[in-house]
Amino acid sequence: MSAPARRGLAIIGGGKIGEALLSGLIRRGGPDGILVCERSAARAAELAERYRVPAVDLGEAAVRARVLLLAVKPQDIDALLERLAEHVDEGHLVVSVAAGVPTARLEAALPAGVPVVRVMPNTPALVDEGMSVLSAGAHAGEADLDEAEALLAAVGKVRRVPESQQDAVTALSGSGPAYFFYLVEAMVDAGILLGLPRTLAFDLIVQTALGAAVMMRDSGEHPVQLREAVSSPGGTTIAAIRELEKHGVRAALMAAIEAAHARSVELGRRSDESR
Ligand SMILES: NC(=O)C1=CN([C@@H]2O[C@H](COP(=O)(O)OP(=O)(O)OC[C@H]3O[C@@H](n4cnc5c(N)ncnc54)[C@H](OP(=O)(O)O)[C@@H]3O)[C@@H](O)[C@H]2O)C=CC1
Ligand SMILES: O=C(O)[C@@H]1CCC=N1
Repeated sequence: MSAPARRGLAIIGGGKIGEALLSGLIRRGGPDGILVCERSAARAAELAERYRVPAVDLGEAAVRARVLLLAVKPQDIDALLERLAEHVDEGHLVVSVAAGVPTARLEAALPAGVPVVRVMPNTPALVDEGMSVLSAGAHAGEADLDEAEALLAAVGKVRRVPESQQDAVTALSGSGPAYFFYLVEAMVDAGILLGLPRTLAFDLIVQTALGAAVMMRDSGEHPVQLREAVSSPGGTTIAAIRELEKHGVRAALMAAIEAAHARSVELGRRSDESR
């Protein structure tokens, strides 16, 4: 009996981002043609049950799927590539979301000529508001990029950048949702400090964040103009902004994002290099 033709996608690594992408893709197109490969048997069973997709091992994933989406931690990527290499050929498209890991490092561990695309997605893919940023490796052509882009476009916006920008992208949009969640936590705490019930404070801040995000996306105005429009002369907003400036919040954000960038670069080095 001849082997079945390869089609669809295997998500290898069903953790936080693997599941976010899996759920979004299934919401868009249904489970047909999607496989999941997860090293923990319990987690594999959980995902198979929740999303009605087959949980398979690495060998079967490579036999059945054309696109292999690697969603394991950067620290686990070398071990995965070592096992994957014997199953992969030029007919596959390997898409990696591992922070920091350059396409050259992936290509070096795989048979010659295998097309590789590096992607930095983010967790709002869970609600179809993801931001995914793609870069082609040495053997990935326009058609491969188009295929990866079509996949990620199902769960949000997609941009393409030169790979040299991917560590900065990782620090901005890859990690970015966490910064906004952190900011919201702090603002809700401020509401508690002022005596508001937690649920009320949470509702006020989440709707305010959503409204501000839609304005930044749709108004065509710069955030500075939007902020000025909120800041009445002699009013409450400017009193708050002065405190933010006094406490160095802008510099703190820049330093935080610089640290995320540095960590991405560090994660991109092979485990046998200095870390
Ligand atoms: N979380 C995020 O918001 C984002 C993450 N990323 C990137 O995605 C990758 C995964 O991150 P995240 O989802 O947070 O991490 P998780 O630890 O939640 O998920 C990784 C999963 O992969 C499994 N795994 C490890 N090795 C293998 C293997 N050989 N075969 C199958 N499964 C395996 C892990 O199992 P076990 O639990 O046993 O380790 C775990 O379930 C990272 O490289 C990260 O840089 C990119 C963008 C955003
Ligand atoms: O924290 C991390 O390393 C991953 C990469 C981007 C978001 N989460």
